[in-house]
Amino acid sequence: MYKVLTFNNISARGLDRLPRERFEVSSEIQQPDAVLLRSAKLHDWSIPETLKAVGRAGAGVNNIPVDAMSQRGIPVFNAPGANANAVKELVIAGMFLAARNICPAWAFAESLSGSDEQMNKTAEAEKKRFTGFELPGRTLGVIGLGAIGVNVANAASSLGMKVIGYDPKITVRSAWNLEAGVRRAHSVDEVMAAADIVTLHVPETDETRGMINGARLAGAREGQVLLNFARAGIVDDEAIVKGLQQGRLRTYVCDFPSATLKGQDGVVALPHIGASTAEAQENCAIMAADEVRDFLETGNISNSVNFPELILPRNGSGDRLTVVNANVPNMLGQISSAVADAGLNIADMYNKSRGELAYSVVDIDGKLTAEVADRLRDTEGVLAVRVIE
Ligand SMILES: NC(=O)c1ccc[n+]([C@@H]2O[C@H](COP(=O)([O-])OP(=O)(O)OC[C@H]3O[C@@H](n4cnc5c(N)ncnc54)[C@H](O)[C@@H]3O)[C@@H](O)[C@H]2O)c1
Ligand SMILES: O=C(O)CC[C@@H](O)C(=O)O
Repeated sequence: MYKVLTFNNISARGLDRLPRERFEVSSEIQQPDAVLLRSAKLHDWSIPETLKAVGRAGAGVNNIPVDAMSQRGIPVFNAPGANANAVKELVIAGMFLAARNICPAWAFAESLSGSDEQMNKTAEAEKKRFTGFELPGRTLGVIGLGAIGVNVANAASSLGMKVIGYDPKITVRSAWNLEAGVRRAHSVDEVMAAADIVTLHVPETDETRGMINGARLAGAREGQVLLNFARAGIVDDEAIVKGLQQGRLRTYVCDFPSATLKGQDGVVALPHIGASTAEAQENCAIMAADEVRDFLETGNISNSVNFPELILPRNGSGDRLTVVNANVPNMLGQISSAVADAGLNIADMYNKSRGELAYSVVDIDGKLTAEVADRLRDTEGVLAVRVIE
């Protein structure tokens, strides 16, 4: 029986992918084999000895200590693209909110009082304060052209916008999915200078933290709209407030409320609802649950952020051995020697590396003894060993 600890509200459709005769699933489990979570912060969590896998039902993994997991040989899975449409729709809504001044206009309408005739008269007299602009012909700058950025870029193109995108690590898949008319920028500054509206779709990393700061805003096109549905840490809120006060920014629409932003004119802050649709929550939970289940039951890896993609159909007549180790010479030799010295035959084997980690899946003809697994666990450089019957 595998034990899966849940943090946050994980869609039942996802949890249903873990058959209860083989998986105990609860938010109360003490010695979990795996964790499924959304935005819960695991940085201060004491990683249990029993933990074998982490499944993030979402895209961003900045809430997970990925390096610490790697050091213990624990793969972290996520759900790439599973909530991209939900975020795209809210970003497009955010562009309309900003372009048509919908939030202040709505607040003004709510503040009206008196008879219908008086309210109507005041509304007609004051509505010029909320005159907006239309999107066709305007330039949208997209920073980060992954699952969400590409969707947003393509949707904006179909609304008649010019689109400029920046992503120095764009994947071949994203490049293929991008509308032909999207122009390539060579820096964040180029996007800031060229775009009427800029939208951020990068992960929060050491490289992207504070990406939008005072200096960047100083080079922004006058009266720009900035959208941040990526992460709070990518933007310096103090600089945003200054940028709004100086007129450099027209509107800041984000998914991350803060004390600094609260009550500031020109700020629309939503409560991190980019992925909050039933569809996205289901897609993410199903994807993460499937990945974790597959790893626990077969050792196969798909959509991990720290392990190589590795799928080996089951071969041989016996157990499957999986070994995570430092990516250094002679580890494969030591794995095969440990198996051979126990008089066992390797039926099939697959080894891949990613950065400082290497992962091997070894199918054996016969039953692995505890001695083989223990010998490997004691081998220098080995981080995790599992025997799957
Ligand atoms: N508001 C929400 O609820 C919500 C929902 C989903 C995702 N997100 C956030 O959005 C981020 C992006 O999601 P995604 O699904 O598109 O991820 P993704 O991994 O598909 O795309 C991220 C892209 O950013 C690019 N990138 C990385 N560093 C960059 C840099 N310095 N400059 C330019 N581009 C850079 C990558 O090459 C990649 O193409 C997530 O990491 C997450 O933090 C927020
Ligand atoms: O689970 C959520 O609601 C947010 C998920 C989002 O931040 C992500 O990175 O995918």
